[in-house]
Amino acid sequence: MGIVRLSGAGCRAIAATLLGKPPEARHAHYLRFRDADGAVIDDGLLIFFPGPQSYTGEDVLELQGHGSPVLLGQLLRRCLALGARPARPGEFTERAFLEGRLDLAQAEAVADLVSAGSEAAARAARRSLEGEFSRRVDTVVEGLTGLRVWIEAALDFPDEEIDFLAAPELQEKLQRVAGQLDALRTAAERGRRLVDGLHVVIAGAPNAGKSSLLNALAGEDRAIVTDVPGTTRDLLRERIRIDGIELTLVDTAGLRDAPDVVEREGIRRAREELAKADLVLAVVDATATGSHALPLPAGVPVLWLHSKADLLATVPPPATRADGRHLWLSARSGAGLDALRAALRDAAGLGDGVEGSFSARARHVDALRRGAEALARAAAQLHHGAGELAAEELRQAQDALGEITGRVDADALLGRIFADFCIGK
Ligand SMILES: Nc1nc2c(c(=O)[nH]1)N(C=O)[C@@H](CNc1ccc(C(=O)N[C@@H](CCC(=O)O)C(=O)O)cc1)CN2
Ligand SMILES: Nc1nc2c(ncn2[C@@H]2O[C@H](COP(=O)(O)OP(=O)(O)OP(=O)(O)O)[C@@H](O)[C@H]2O)c(=O)[nH]1
Ligand SMILES: [Mg+2]
Repeated sequence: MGIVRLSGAGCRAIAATLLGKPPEARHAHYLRFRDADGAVIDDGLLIFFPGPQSYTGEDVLELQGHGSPVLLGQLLRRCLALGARPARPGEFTERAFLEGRLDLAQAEAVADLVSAGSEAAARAARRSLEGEFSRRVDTVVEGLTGLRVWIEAALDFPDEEIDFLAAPELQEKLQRVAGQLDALRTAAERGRRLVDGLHVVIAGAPNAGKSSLLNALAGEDRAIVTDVPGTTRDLLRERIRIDGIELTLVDTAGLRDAPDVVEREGIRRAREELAKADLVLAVVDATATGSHALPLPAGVPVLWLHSKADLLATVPPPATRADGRHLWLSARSGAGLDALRAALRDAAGLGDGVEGSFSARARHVDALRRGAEALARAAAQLHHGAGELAAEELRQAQDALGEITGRVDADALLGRIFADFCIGK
């Protein structure tokens, strides 16, 4: 089946024309869809949802026909002739947002739900769609509002006996909100990884066994493997799933000073990709002697993988060294791959399961980071007794968080001040 869906004030008239009588609300009418000359296009169901009880909150009309692109195209053209226009991408959800039926984070969750690559990601998107993420953002925003109310009041009544700005309760309140914001950031970062999938880049010297590792994890012969150093040049991306968690693995050209222009370009791309990684799998040949130093970007977590362990007399157990965690494995025998999968799950921050997670995006994580930074600055200003500056930083924190849900409400603060304090005395 296919559905032509319409939203807006013209729906009722279009429904009446197609049906030959006014539609009943939320009733499935069976009918023949006809073109302007009365020729039958298709038979199907017509459902009219009067606003505001509809997906967009406006009048909505659904025409459910056979799932043929040709027939649906004819049905669509019939609707256009009756006064409709084609929707922009995401416009139904945009209208639902503008009608106040969804906030921004919920609207984004609709897209995340549709594109979810795993059951865990779909469940997380459902939670965001149902407002779980938004509610937690709102809780922090309320906490920030409470702090501002306190500070603004202290500034308005400087002659009080007690110095409200130095009150320990204010510090406690601030710590509590900062703690909530921190926990929310961690959760949102998890949610972003669930939606985007962890971005894992395989790096190492030529011939270290990078492409063989990609093939072993993908369970497919995706990358070319030869004993010629410098086999891989282009980036090769492969989406794999571990326990319902999706991640992108990227195979790269072996890092070395290459004389060949093509290989040099491959190495340049490898470095570019490394800078964007959530995690680097640094592959070193376990049978090679000498230093395994690699030119890796600073600040990116690294997991060291000693490959070709099937060639060793004894396989060392996993170890933690100054430069990070080390695992020994063999793409050929499969030894150590389960330990690697477990490490990847941990790296996704999802080691303890994904239950209770909600979906989030880089935009949200960034807004939460800016909010937390502004809150930290507010605490510092308060420490110096600079109440006005602290209040301004708190407002910035609030604005940053407001971007997530699309609710930035200046009047909310005034409302709270007048509700909580008897200023009119
Ligand atoms: N046929 C069809 N299936 C669909 C959709 C659709 O638009 N049409 N959806 C498109 O995304 C999803 C469901 N989302 C929807 C969300 C709200 C309403 C709606 O009419 N809400 C009203 C009535 C609620 C009620 O009766 O309890 C409301 O909220 O007031 C409809 C679909 C998935 N399946
Ligand atoms: N014995 C053994 N040989 C392996 C293993 N993994 C890879 N090799 C061999 O090592 C050689 C290089 O493997 P590749 O996977 O192509 O190495 P690479 O790191 O992708 O090399 P470049 O693309 O050239 O940078 C090949 O001959 C593989 O067969 C392993 O687990 N055990
Ligand atoms: Mg390779």
